[in-house]
Amino acid sequence: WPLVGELPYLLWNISNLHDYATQRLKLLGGTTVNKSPMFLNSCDYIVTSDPMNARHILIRNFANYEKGEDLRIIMEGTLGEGIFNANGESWKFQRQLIHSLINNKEFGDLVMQTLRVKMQGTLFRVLDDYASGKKSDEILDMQDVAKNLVFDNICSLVFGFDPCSLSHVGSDSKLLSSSELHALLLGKAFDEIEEAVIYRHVVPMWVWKFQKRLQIGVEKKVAKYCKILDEFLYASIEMKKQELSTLGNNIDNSTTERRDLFSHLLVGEEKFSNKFLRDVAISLIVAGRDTVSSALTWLLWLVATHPDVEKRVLEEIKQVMTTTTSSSGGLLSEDELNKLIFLHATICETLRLYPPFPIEHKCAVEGDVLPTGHCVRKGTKILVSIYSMGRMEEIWGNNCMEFKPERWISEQGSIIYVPSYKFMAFISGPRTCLGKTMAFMQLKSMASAILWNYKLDMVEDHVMKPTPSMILSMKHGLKMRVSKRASNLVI
Ligand code: HEM
Repeated sequence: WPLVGELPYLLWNISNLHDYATQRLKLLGGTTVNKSPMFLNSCDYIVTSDPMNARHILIRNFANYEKGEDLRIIMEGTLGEGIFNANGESWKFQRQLIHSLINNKEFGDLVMQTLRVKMQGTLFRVLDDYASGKKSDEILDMQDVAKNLVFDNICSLVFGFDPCSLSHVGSDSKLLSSSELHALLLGKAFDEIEEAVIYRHVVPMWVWKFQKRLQIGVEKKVAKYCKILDEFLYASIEMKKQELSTLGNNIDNSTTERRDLFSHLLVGEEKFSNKFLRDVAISLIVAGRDTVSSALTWLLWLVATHPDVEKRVLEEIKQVMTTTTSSSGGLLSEDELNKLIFLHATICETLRLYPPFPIEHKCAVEGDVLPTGHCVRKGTKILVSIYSMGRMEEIWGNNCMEFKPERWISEQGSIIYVPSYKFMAFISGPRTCLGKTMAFMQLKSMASAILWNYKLDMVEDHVMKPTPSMILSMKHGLKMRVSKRASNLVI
């Protein structure tokens, strides 16, 4: 299409964007050069799922591929100037800061302790209500459960308070107070904004900017939900500041009050602007909420639809479980979680087929030639399709479309190492995910607790479809029936 480039195809396939890209990449050898509409005066863009190109862009010639000005504009007013779209010195500073905050034993312990309390206190109660028939509706959306569980958890870690959104999942909205409704609305605000980010990637910039100016279509929703999020974020920052100023000189390093991330940030030497703190907070919440809940949702679906995998996961949990653990509702200790090799493989296999971040957006600083021979001009946008990379026969073999956790386990029974430029769920190179270890521990803990205590069955005829969003979630949720497993589980 000489005038409008690929736009009609993209819009036509927007609800199925990642599968559409995968089919094209398979057909065209793993890399496509796409023409931008002529009247937009914008550069061509390249989409690739070739691991050699991925290695070149993300590791070998890292300095030449930035997030780019376009992404900064796309994120304006949404994710702001947080780490996900920062470049140069700003990115280095934020990476160092977040690394120092989250990659230490004290924070790791807090993550696991907060999660255990939340699962015991709220998650089990919500699931029990459905399993026992206490709720009038017997079908539960497990995607909602995962999102709200992880959202409450990440807010506790970032700000030190729990918005309690999980408690209201599945409740009749007419019976909720305004603050309870607000807690649920926050999650919706994140979802809507993440969908809008993909929309802004697909339609020409002038289109969404025009909609934004007139406050129509998707952009009207963006403005509404950004306002909700901003009010929440700025209020949480203010509350934290007041709490710390009340504590004044009595802040003791060993008290729990100081252990959430913002307490560390705000009592440090450096003074940050509220806008900077807002951008750090939203990045941490997106990084921590959406990725982990997306992975957990896809995992629960895949396990429920593969009874052989479910059986092996349960057998493994039973093997590592001690008497103390079984009496504490099946919540495994860190040592026990580390022994769950098959569950680890199941998580890797889920992330291969359904990576929470399905695409990585880059922009060339200078002209270059990719290992596949494709010429890159200065300013060319490059989309590395992580989703498609997980479905390439050249990387994963003929059975690449099948869910087979055992492909990750060696004959010796350990996890097979796959280089990060082939298994890209956590990205590769200097911008590798900072929360990978934390994510695996959280996922193992939540998945083992849920699967051990409850049997989840898919609702018949439920349509499974990804949402076109920067995070891979399920368009129609994950509707399941919940029943309780016998405590002395016999597999
Ligand atoms: C299954 C869970 C997770 C997956 C699949 C995942 C994946 C990723 C990916 C693909 C990126 C690169 C994004 C980009 O450049 O646009 C990333 C970056 C990042 N992740 Fe994760 N992530 C997960 C969990 C977490 C958690 C729990 C945290 C901690 C709060 C976290 C913190 C970060 C940070 C701070 C970055 C930015 C790194 C940088 O740009 O230098 N992630 N993650």
